[in-house]
Amino acid sequence: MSNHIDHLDEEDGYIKIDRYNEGKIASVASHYKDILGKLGEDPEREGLVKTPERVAKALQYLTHGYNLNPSEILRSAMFKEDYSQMVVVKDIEVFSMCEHHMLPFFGKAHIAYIPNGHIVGLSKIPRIVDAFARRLQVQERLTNEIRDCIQETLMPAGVAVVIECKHLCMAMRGIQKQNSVTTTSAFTGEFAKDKTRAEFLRLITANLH
Ligand SMILES: Nc1nc2c(ncn2[C@@H]2O[C@H](COP(=O)(O)OP(=O)(O)OP(=O)(O)O)[C@@H](O)[C@H]2O)c(=O)[nH]1
Ligand SMILES: [Zn+2]
Repeated sequence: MSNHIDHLDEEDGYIKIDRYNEGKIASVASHYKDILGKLGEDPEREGLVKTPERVAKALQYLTHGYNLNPSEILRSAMFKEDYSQMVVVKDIEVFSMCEHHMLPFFGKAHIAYIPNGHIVGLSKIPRIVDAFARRLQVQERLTNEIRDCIQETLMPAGVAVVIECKHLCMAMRGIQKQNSVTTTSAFTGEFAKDKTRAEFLRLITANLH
């Protein structure tokens, strides 16, 4: 059994990367073996023998955000800069899991801030989206957590977050609406002003490239 979480940037020394906890993986896997039996499957058949362990590892990966410190991620790349226009990072892929059904919700986040003495390394914005999204979430809390983290750490003149997602719990089961998209938003500071907010919304809907 590999004891590393795949696809994580281990050279980022400032982020505490949790290794697969073999005890935890074994324990979660044993529950999944039981669940497979309860679903009417044969957990010993060839295709399923390793499934409980795969599921346990996948779940640990899908919730690895609990081990990340989003403020620390932002703080690690803050630079003094005399730039006070809106910075917009749009179309950031989001993959999360709803805390009600543990089914995926996924879509895009669009984030802006207006610097107030400091800018932040651009990649850190999608990194904090992931740090909060890779947990059990509701879309509203995810939206607010990203806003609050940027506001409290970078202290900009304002933050705007818009997230649009499809929820598989509404598509594959339950109400079974395959095309509905949920949009959430959160704003601080300058984005409370209609003009600034309208400019942000124009930029995220414009096709500039
Ligand atoms: N507000 C919010 N609700 C969510 C999110 N993800 C899932 N849900 C909803 O959580 C609710 C849980 O409602 P319950 O009535 O307890 O669960 P349920 O019986 O499985 O509900 P149905 O999905 O309507 O079948 C559902 O309405 C889901 O659509 C989210 O990110 N935000
Ligand atoms: Zn759900």
